[in-house]
Amino acid sequence: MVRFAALKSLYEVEKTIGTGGFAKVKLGTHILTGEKVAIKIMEKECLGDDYPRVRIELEALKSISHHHICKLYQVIETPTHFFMIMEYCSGGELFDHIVEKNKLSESESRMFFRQILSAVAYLHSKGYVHRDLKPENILLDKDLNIKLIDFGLCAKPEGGMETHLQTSCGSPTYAAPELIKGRKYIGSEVDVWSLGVLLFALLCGFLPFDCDTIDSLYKKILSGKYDEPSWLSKESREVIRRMLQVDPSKRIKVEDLLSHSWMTMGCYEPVTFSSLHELQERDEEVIDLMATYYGVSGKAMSQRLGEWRYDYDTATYHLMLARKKQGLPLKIN
Ligand SMILES: CN(C)C[C@H]1CC[C@H](N2C(=O)N(C)Cc3cnc4ccc(-c5cc(Cl)c(O)c(Cl)c5)nc4c32)CC1
Repeated sequence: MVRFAALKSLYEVEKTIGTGGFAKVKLGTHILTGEKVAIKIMEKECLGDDYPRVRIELEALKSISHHHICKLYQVIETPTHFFMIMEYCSGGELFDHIVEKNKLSESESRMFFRQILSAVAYLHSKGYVHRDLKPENILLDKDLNIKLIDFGLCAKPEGGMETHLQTSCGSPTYAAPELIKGRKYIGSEVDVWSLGVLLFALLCGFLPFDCDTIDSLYKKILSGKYDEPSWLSKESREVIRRMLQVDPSKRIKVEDLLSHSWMTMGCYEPVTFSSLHELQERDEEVIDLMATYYGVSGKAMSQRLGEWRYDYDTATYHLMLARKKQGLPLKIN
């Protein structure tokens, strides 16, 4: 049953897969390809002062495209609603994956953390900071690849990545000392702190700073003191310590994390962050199929897609590409 006229004949809307503050996320099916999508639905009148966050997230997701960041396919705006049609992550939240395994092995943590680091380094290379990095905002696809989500708090500092930000945001548990002090901070440095908290949670199965009152939590974070479990390897302790430095100027930089010995243990290469999507050539086979379906020339279809309007054609192209990558038959029905 389709309750939203704007989605009619484009998507089938199915069950709610989650709610987050001012948004509801529903499972959907892209009718032309039969592929599953996640549809983030926001009612404008309920947004209130969260309205700017929606614009920020939309603009960010439209200008980034990385294999470890949840892909935005289509944006539909009506007088009353925003609809964001995105890549469906059927593996659920990384958080649940850690909980059900109690904690991850060092090598599994390394596999996930390298992917998260790649997504964050890519984001920073595009001039964005996430500012709300936490396990709940890291989803898994069906192959257990990570997908970073929720860019409602991200920022694109005007004067570039070196300018200071001021807004205090994100969840305190993962927030850097300078951020909870309300001081001016460098976005990339607060993301590195959150990455340190994240890696600690992956390896230990619990949080470095976790108290029952906000005040004691703040004091603990500002002290930068946390208990290192005795079974944590020397290398793991060292790399976490480099990220959880209270003084941001002493904190390791993302570019140094990429080639840190903990990342490359097990003869891995340093983490790279170039996007497989951006390196990918336009897929002529998919374009030709779409051109035939719409009865236009391949050139005209390619022209149209090149404008990245985030309309139904953008969604159809990306979903057909996803099917092709899975070796599924390319069909448009
Ligand atoms: C706790 N948050 C504030 C909201 C929560 C809503 C459900 C969602 N989800 C889940 O929780 N599954 C367990 C299933 C699931 C599957 N695919 C998804 C694909 C995209 C998103 C998504 C959601 C939001 Cl609010 C975004 O801004 C973006 Cl960029 C992406 N959420 C998905 C999603 C995870 C987040």
